[in-house]
Amino acid sequence: MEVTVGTAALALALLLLPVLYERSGSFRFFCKMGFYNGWILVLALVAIPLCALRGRDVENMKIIRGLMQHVKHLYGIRMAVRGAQHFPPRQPYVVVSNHQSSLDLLGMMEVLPDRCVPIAKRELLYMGAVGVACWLGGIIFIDRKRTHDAISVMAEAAHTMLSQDVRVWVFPEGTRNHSGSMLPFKRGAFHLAVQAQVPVVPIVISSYQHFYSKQERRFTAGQCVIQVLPPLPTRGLGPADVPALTERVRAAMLEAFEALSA
Ligand SMILES: CCCCCCCCCCCCCC(=O)SCCNC(=O)CCNC(=O)[C@H](O)C(C)(C)COP(=O)(O)OP(=O)(O)OC[C@H]1O[C@@H](n2cnc3c(N)ncnc32)[C@H](O)[C@@H]1OP(=O)(O)O
Ligand SMILES: CCCCCCCC/C=C\CCCCCCCC(=O)OC[C@@H](O)COP(=O)(O)O
Repeated sequence: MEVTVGTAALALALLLLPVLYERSGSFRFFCKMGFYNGWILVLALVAIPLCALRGRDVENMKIIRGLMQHVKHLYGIRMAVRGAQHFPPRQPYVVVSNHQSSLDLLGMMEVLPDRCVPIAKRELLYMGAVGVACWLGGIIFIDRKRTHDAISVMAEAAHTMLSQDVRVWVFPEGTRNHSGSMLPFKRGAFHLAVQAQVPVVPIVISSYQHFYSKQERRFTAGQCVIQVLPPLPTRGLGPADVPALTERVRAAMLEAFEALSA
């Protein structure tokens, strides 16, 4: 008897889920974000054996990128890329882009150049299969609580960029920023570019506000623009020039962000 009541309650709850999904924006938001994380976890499980054939290698980012590119379609997100001609064709550079949410991964995978690895917080390494896939892809991990260590990892990255022809993608805001604008930029990416004497390529992803908002728990289909801005050279610049370079890049990106998001 108890089993029957339990089963009936479960069946009723399952029947109500689609109704709840239809009626409640918040519930829909959590389902969609939960699926996003879960699906990335599944994709990581697929990526691991494929990437393991090469071992830890930046070429594996092609596999990760290939596996991730359909995800935008699952969510009805359309992405238009503008200014792709600005990517310097055959040389290392540092990409800097704004960071609104974990959805930025979709934009990143849309335009990620060959042999380009993101710099990520160390915590990602502990996310099970996702961490393993990131490690196999050659993603560079930094410990944000240890400035000195983070800076030495970045200095090593400057060498790797030149010796192994690698490009690096940094979110200079240093954290996700749902505010609808851009946080002040940390200078690590710009020190990196100056140390390696390679250009900075700014990329701006337009605001998600009209289809995605964490605060309002809203997540619908929508579109965004990914704008690649003209690269800024750093040849001849030294550490003293980093603050001005940082501010110049941020101003250009903020202007583009506001224009794209208007
Ligand atoms: C299929 C499976 C798929 C899986 C998904 C795969 C994709 C995953 C994608 C994941 C994407 C995940 C995305 C993510 O996880 S985003 C989060 C992690 N990323 C970042 O934090 C990057 C941006 N941060 C920085 O650049 C910071 O500056 C760092 C981290 C370097 C230090 O930050 P911290 O807060 O500790 O210190 P500070 O910024 O106050 O700096 C202190 C001083 O040091 C100076 N300084 C800085 N750097 C250098 C340098 N190199 N050489 C010499 N000096 C340097 C600096 O100018 C300042 O001096 P001053 O100017 O005040 O005098
Ligand atoms: C054994 C442990 C198992 C844990 C399993 C966890 C499963 C999680 C599965 C998938 C997670 C997908 C994560 C996608 C990566 C998101 C990248 C991202 O956007 O990171 C945030 C970082 O930029 C800034 O971090 P904060 O805003 O400072 O925070």
